[in-house]
Amino acid sequence: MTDLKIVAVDITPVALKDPPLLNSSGVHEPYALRSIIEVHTDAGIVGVNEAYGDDATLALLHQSADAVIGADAFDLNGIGRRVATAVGGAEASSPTELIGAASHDKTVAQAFAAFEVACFDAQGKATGRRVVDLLGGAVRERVDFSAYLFYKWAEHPGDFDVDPWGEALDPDGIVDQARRMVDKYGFGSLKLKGGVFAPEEEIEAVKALRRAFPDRPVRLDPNANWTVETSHRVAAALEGELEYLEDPTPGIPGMAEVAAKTDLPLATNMCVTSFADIPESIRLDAVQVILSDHHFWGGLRATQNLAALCDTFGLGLSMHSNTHLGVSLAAMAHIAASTPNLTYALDTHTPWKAQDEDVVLGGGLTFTDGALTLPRGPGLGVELDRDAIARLHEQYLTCGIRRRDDVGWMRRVRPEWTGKRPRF
Ligand SMILES: O=C([O-])[C@@H](O)[C@@H](O)[C@H](O)[C@@H](O)C(=O)[O-]
Ligand SMILES: [Mg+2]
Repeated sequence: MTDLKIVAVDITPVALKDPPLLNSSGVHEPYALRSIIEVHTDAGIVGVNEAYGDDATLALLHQSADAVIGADAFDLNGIGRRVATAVGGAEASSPTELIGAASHDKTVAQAFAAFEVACFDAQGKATGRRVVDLLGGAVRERVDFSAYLFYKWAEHPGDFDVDPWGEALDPDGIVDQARRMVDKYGFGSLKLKGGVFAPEEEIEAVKALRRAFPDRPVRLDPNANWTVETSHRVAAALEGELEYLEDPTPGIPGMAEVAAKTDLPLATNMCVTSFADIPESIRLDAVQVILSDHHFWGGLRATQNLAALCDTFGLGLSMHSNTHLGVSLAAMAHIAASTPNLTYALDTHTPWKAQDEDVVLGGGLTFTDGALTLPRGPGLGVELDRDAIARLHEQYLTCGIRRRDDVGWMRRVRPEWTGKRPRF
């Protein structure tokens, strides 16, 4: 038996153009930051992965990279110990407040995940097997994703490119956006990012979506921008209309108060974002669906552990997404394809990415009938496009953005903006 010894690690930050998507914090900046991780082995095999690309994440990844050199890419437990030691007592700031507060556990989980997925890719390339096979085998070959709808401006203030999606600031705009996304990708379910306008307007948008797409389940996610009282009111108005209501209000106790008075399942990627959050959430029956995310839950095996807990406690499992490239999309597809109870369509920001901006050869993976067919090749099944990485890295060097700051960008337009939640 031969080792697959890690001999070097490359971490390349990249910036991709991002449209002016609105959320409860503010507005997306004109560029979103990601990083590409390449784990080189003594066999000449290179495992790849994608992570957040803000300064805090990059520092964390560099700190951990030195520690994984010399490890066997098959020894994920050993790599986990090395990363935990390298991270020490550090607590990196969260790449965005929209995925909950930072914690030491999440910091270690985020650092480990970046290398774990790259090692799975290397293992797959070494054995000629797909990551899904290494995770226990595919329970599905096609993974459903949902249309991720955003209120948005037509363009970023200033001299930035106009994106092809145009403005969406009312129910008609949201329905038009949904129609274009469904026509183009065939998505079978719809998620509206709310918490932007008064709840009554967002209720109208959901109802308009339900009228326009009666067969498609709809989710609403105001990112904890409502008080408990407002959440009760909106939940009552949308009872029976939503597949789930995501993070109406901040915190596990608040979510529990909302859950106590509605039959709508409550989902979260804000208040239950690590294993440490699960006991209280179960005790208070605060959420009924957890949105997993391998980037901060600790990788692919940790996501399977989360899936087992959800199964045990009768919770649903879905999957969260921030702005990302094709490597993350492939990793999401592999974990979802290997997880029997990951049955909700996954979130993805893929449609918001400029068409020519991906680091995966061929411009990235895409959807047919709302689903992604698992790539066939070994590992994650994606090949990096060197020219694209160089271009997006150059964009990173010149864009001037080093951390995500939706609040700050909104302030350029509305100087009084604080992004403080809950606002309604
Ligand atoms: O991209 C956004 O604006 C989303 O709000 C994202 O940052 C959230 O983390 C996420 O998609 C969510 O479901 O809360
Ligand atoms: Mg959410």
